[in-house]
Amino acid sequence: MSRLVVDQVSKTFGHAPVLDAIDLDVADGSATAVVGSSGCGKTTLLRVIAGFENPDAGTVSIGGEVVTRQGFSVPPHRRAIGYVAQDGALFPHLTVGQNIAYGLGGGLGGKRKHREHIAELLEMVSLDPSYADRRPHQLSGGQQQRVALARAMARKPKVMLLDEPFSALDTGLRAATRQAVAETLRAAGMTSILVTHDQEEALSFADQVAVMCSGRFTQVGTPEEVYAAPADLFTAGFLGDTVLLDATIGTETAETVLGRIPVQVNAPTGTGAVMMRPEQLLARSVTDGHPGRATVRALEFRGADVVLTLDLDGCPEPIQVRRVSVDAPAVGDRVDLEVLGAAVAFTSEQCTAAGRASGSGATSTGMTVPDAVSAV
Ligand SMILES: Nc1ncnc2c1ncn2[C@@H]1O[C@H](COP(=O)(O)OP(=O)(O)OP(=O)(O)O)[C@@H](O)[C@H]1O
Repeated sequence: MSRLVVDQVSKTFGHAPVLDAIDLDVADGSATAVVGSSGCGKTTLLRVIAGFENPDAGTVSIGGEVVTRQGFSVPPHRRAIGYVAQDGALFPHLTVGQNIAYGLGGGLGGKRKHREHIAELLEMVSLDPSYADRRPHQLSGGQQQRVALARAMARKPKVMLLDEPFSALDTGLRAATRQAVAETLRAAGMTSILVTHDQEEALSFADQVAVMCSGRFTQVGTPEEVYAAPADLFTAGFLGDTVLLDATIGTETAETVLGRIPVQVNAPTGTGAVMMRPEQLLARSVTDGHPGRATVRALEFRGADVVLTLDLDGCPEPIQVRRVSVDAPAVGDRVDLEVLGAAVAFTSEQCTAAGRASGSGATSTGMTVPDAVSAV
C-alpha cells in the first residue's frame, strides 16, 4: 500500500509563508496533479514530501507510515520516493543503460545482472532496449524524460513525484510523452503527484487535481469537478476560459441577458453572476428573419474550432464563445445562443472577494471579478 497523506503541512521561508496548512490525500496507485501559478508553492510541497525540506508543522505519511512530523524526519533515500525533475537530470557522460543502472544502485551498469532489468525498464517506458547504449544527447527531449522516469522507477518507489517534467518539450512531444508517462505509471500501479502550471496537462493526466493559490488549495477534486464545478472564481479562471454574466439566481435557474438558464444544484440564491465555459454557449446563425441574440464582432479560426467574439444584446461588454469550425457563423452575422448544460452560480460577495484577491476586471455586465476570469 502506498497511499500518500499530507496533513496540515505549513512551511515559511524567512517571513514568507509558502505552504499554509496543506491537506492532500493521494489514494494508493492513483495520480494527482498539483496545478498553480509560478511561485505558489508547488515545488516546495514536493520537496517536503520527498524529505528535501522539513515543514514547520504538519505530517506526511506514505503507506500508513509517518515520514515527517515535528522533530522527526525519515531521510529522503529511505522514503521509497522517485523524483523526476523538469530537465530529467540525466548524467550526460553515462549511457542510458548506465543512467538507469545508477537508479538500480550497486554500480554503473557493467554488471550483467542489471542488463535484463534495464531492458525491462526501457520497455516499460516504451523505449527499445537498444537505446541502452546511447548517450542522452542522442535522444529526443521526450525520450530523455522517459529514461529519467525509468531511472526513477528502477528502485521500485512507493510514490513517484514529477516536477514539471514535460515543460521543456514542444507541444506535440509534450502531449505524447505525458500520455506515455501516465500510462506507464498507471500500469505499474504507482501512486504519483505531477506538479505543473499547465491546466490542460493537469486535467488530462490525473485522477485528482489540486488547484493551488498562495500556498493553499482552493479546490481538490476530480478533473471533471474542478473544471465544471469550480469552488470559486479563481479556480474557474485558472482552469480554463470563462463567460460571466450578471444574474439573479434562483434554486434551479438564473435570470440573465440570455434569459432563464439552468444552474448547477446547491447554487447560492440572490444577486450574483453565473459562469459558463465558452463551449457551453453554442452560437448558430439565425434564419427566417429571426432576430437572434447577438452579432458576431470577430472570429478567430483555430482549425478544429473557432472563437467568436459576440456583441450580446443588452450587454455592454462583448463575450467570447467557442464552437466547432464547420458551418461557423461569419463576422456580422446575427446569432442565437443555445446554453449547453448548467451554469455555475457565484454570489456578489464571491465575485467581489475574487476581484480583491487577484486584481479586478468586470463581468460582461459590469460586476467586479478577477481579470483572469472575465476574459476568454
Ligand atoms: N529555499 C528557499 N529559500 C527561500 N525561499 C524559497 C526557497 N524555496 C522556495 N522559496 C520561495 O517560495 C516560494 C514558492 O516557491 P516554489 O518553488 O515552491 O513555487 P512553485 O509554485 O513551484 O513555482 P514555479 O512554478 O515557478 O516552479 C517562492 O516565492 C520562492 O521564491
